[in-house]
Amino acid sequence: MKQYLDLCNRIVNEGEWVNNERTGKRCLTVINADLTYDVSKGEFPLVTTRKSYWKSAIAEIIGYLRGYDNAADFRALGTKTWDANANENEVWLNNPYRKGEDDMGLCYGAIGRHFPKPDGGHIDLLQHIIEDLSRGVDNRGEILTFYHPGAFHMACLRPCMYSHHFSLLGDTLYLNSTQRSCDVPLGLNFNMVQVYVLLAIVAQITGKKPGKAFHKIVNAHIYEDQLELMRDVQLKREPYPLPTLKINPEIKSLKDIETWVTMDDFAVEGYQFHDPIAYPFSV
Ligand SMILES: Nc1nc(=O)c2c([nH]1)NC[C@@H]1CN(c3ccc(C(=O)N[C@@H](CCC(=O)O)C(=O)O)cc3)CN21
Ligand SMILES: O=c1ccn([C@H]2C[C@H](O)[C@@H](COP(=O)(O)O)O2)c(=O)[nH]1
Repeated sequence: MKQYLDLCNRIVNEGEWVNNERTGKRCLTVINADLTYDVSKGEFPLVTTRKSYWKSAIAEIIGYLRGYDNAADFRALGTKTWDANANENEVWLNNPYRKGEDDMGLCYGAIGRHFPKPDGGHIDLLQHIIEDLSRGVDNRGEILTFYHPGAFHMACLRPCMYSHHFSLLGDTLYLNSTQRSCDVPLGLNFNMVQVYVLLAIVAQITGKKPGKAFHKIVNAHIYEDQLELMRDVQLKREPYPLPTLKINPEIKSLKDIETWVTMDDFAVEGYQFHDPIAYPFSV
């Protein structure tokens, strides 16, 4: 929690204003932040200085692992977070590749589970990683990437947290996740939870011990219409101790994640939080 608040304070105190063409808004911005979550110690990084919707965050990452490319599938899993990008952005609505209501196009899991090969066909990056790690193999390139510049014109948004690199040291699994762009009041609440859950669940299904997850953020920003709420409300609050996350131990394979897992297979214990803050969202 301290890492999160330090980053928020750093943006408020040292950030520079940058005009963002895509949203038409200004963002108070800093470059580079490195957050670490010790999954072995159960340091679940859930924001406590406002109510944080952790089920929604976990639904997003499970949807990416399933290769979803449609906001309706995300809704069925438990999150509405892709509705606006799929259905309200003018540029995407006019994109000839958009396949209709709720389509998100070629982004996130639609790329990572189906990465196009220049010589034809596709690779399921996640399946390969799970197979390797389960056999105790780390080929120093166990990278789940969602980043395919050749597909950007066919997607509603470029992936923000775009790379997840897994590593083994003995029986301990590590994760380095990289994020190119971060909406700190809204997106980062979710992204911290997602990095933690990704390491915890991949360790669980590959039979490894979870170690640390390292979360690198490049462009970290607060939109102009979010600044007052962050500076004058959220940052005035005292954080509570971190809660813990429990994952159903019956989840044992990628197939389980793909077929029957729901948000009821996750529970957060001891979550104390301050009142919700409704931050404005930029489409
Ligand atoms: N501007 C922007 N910020 C983001 O964080 C973001 C995007 N766009 N587009 C793609 C995804 C969608 N994500 C989102 C979208 C909405 C919320 C949101 O509205 N959160 C509210 C309510 C969540 C709920 O009720 O489930 C929050 O208070 O956290 C969070 C993350 C993260 N991403
Ligand atoms: O997981 C996510 C997804 C998106 N965001 C934020 C970061 C930016 O504010 C927008 C994306 O805009 P770009 O113009 O494509 O950078 O969404 C996030 O924080 N976390």
